[in-house]
Amino acid sequence: MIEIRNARKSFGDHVVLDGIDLSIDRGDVFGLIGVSGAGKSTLLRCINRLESLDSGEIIVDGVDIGSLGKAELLEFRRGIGMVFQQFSLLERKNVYDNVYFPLKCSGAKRSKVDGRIKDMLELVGLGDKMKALPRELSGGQKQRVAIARALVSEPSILLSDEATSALDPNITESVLGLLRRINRELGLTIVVVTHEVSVMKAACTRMGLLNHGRLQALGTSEEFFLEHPELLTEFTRDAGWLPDAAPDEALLRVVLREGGDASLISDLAIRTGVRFEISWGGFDRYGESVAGSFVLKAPRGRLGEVTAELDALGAQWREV
Ligand SMILES: Nc1ncnc2c1ncn2[C@@H]1O[C@H](COP(=O)(O)OP(=O)(O)OP(=O)(O)O)[C@@H](O)[C@H]1O
Repeated sequence: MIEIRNARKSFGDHVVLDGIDLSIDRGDVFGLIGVSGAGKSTLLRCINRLESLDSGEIIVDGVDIGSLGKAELLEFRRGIGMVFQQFSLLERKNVYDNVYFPLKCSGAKRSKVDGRIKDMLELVGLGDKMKALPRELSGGQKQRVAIARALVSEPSILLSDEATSALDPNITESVLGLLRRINRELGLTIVVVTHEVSVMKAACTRMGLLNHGRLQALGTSEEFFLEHPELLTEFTRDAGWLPDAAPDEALLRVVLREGGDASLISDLAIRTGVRFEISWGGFDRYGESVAGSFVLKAPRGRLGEVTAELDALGAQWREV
């Protein structure tokens, strides 16, 4: 539904997007990740044409957004909600009026949209705060008002730029839960720029790693964390960490999933008679599922036999 083709953008001589090809499916929660300055926010802003590309195309639901005239662009933007890190609420207006504001701007009568505003405030858990002013709310509550305001126009896409980075971890957790729920209940496509590991693990169905304006890697969040954690050392120091291995030892990274392969490592040990050292690893929650990757030390002399058994057990593994 969002198709980005050979997107290029420079500010002066500085190339910020250097030929991005990417497609984001309907209903994805897509995480744009990368070091500071990689071009994440610029790409996000290009998706609703707050910035325009120098060349390339962004096609949303079959429409090349670069070709839209002024009126069409306004109409297109109505279908896209945006949440920034700064909540930018209207301080003198209460919660209800903040959420009503975008509808009012597009000419909707209060009486016509009253039910929708109240439903949206219920959905974000602020049904009892409609009369409160922004200064009477916590950071997480303000963020939820911003989300309600972005969603009240019933967009098909939500763009979120570091929206949870100012929140404490517990609140981040509830905002993420909310986004996941909205994603499921409303079938919304969400594109989120983030540096936060909790957001990547809990919310993102797929992620793209940007590096100097190029798409360096693309995959599910499980593929990043469990199979290629070395790509994430920028965000979590431990991600790509490996123990030392002697020349006669090999390190194998094995992925375990809740339910399926709980006894995989003991099965492997029984079948091969090798006493493995589990040198590193742990389980974590990815959206609704639990999975982990574990680094095993195996004698190099037995590697062929061990990896053949891993294949026979249907394990997901690689030597690291
Ligand atoms: N309007 C602008 N004019 C000039 N340079 C800009 C403009 N917007 C962004 N840049 C530059 O483009 C580069 C990419 O910026 P962008 O905000 O897209 O990166 P980012 O990956 O989102 O970084 P961060 O994680 O720090 O927000 C940066 O070097 C930035 O200074």
